[in-house]
Amino acid sequence: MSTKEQYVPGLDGVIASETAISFLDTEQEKIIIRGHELIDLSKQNDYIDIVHLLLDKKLPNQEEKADLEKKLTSNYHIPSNIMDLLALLPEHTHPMDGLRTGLSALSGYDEDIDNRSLEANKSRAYALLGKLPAITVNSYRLIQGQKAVQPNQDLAYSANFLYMITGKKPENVEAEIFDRSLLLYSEHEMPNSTFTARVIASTNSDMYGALTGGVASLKGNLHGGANEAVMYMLNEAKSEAEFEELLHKKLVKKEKIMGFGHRVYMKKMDPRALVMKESLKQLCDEKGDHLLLEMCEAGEKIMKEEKGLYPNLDYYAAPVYWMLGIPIGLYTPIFFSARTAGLAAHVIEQHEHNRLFRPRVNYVGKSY
Ligand SMILES: CC(=O)SCCNC(=O)CCNC(=O)[C@H](O)C(C)(C)COP(=O)(O)OP(=O)(O)OC[C@H]1O[C@@H](n2cnc3c(N)ncnc32)[C@H](O)[C@@H]1OP(=O)(O)O
Ligand SMILES: O=C([O-])CC(=O)C(=O)O
Repeated sequence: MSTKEQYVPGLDGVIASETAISFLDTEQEKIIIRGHELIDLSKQNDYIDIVHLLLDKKLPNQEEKADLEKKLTSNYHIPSNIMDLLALLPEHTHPMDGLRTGLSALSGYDEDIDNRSLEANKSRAYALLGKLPAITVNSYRLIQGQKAVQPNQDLAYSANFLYMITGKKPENVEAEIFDRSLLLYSEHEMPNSTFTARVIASTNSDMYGALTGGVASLKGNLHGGANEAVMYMLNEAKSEAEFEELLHKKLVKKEKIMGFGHRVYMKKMDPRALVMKESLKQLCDEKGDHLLLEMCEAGEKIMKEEKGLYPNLDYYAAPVYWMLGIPIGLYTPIFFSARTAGLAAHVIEQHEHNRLFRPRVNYVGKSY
């Protein structure tokens, strides 16, 4: 067979890896994480449970869960040099680039960096999960010339993350919904960022490098950057009618509508989007303001009718984050912080069953 026949643009549908971590079963419309269904997990479990499932391959009992949460919270400290570095970044730096810089700089503090053992990689993953919320929030704050915030050890992991973002202790419902968003973002089989991280890890490179590449991948608006783009688009309109008009104009100009479509689900709703839509409704009911939900539903209807396209998770995560009072620039860094659990699991799996990624090309250059 010639290489030309094998070429699939964008590697659409190509199997890139064997994995025991997760699988999008499109026939049964299920997102499987280590044998469990993600949507069921989102109703019964929290983010810490999923971190345990991803890194320790099973859901935790109470003691294991408390132990894991302690491992993360005991890693909250960020070296002062890294905070100084973040404060030096120019003010137009995107928080994803601040996060990428801070994450990359952490590698120098790992004295055991050449150790690729399971134990060393897992303790690295716990350290990253502990530190990334503070790096995320503080890169945003320091770049803007604001004071750094310190984690609150008395709060649970996700509640502390939200507390550092908004500066106030979240209500239970807010903490629950934010935690649910982290859970839904935690792992999703082989998106571009996971592929990037695995490709980097396959050279025997370390977890910091693999995840730093993952941040760069996730920043793009065809991937994680879409959640921010959705919110900027929603904010362009002040009413349902204005939003409908905006979408129609964009469609006439053949613009892509952020938050719609998906390489794997393209003609079906991302099951995670449905859960986030329910959370948006819950928040709208709580706050007695249904405008964003009504706008999003109107957009969903137009995209289904005009393009046969359905929302992905980013479409409903954006208005949820807005209603939680989160600055737009933090939406994609939050997605990455949550995805750190999944990415770390993939780097560990790649290191354990490694073969270097090195594909070939179809040469279409000058004849020779
Ligand atoms: C959590 C996540 O990361 S989910 C993804 C978040 N990204 C987005 O929401 C960005 C908007 N969506 C998209 O750009 C795409 O749907 C992607 C990148 C997610 C998937 O893309 P691909 O599988 O490569 O499909 P591709 O971009 O080739 O689209 C196929 C067709 O559907 C159209 N299409 C796909 N998504 C959209 C969209 N959001 N708005 C309008 N048209 C779209 C394309 O224009 C194309 O039409 P054509 O065949 O007439 O040219
Ligand atoms: O699976 C993908 O390609 C993108 C996505 O939804 C995710 O990373 O959560």
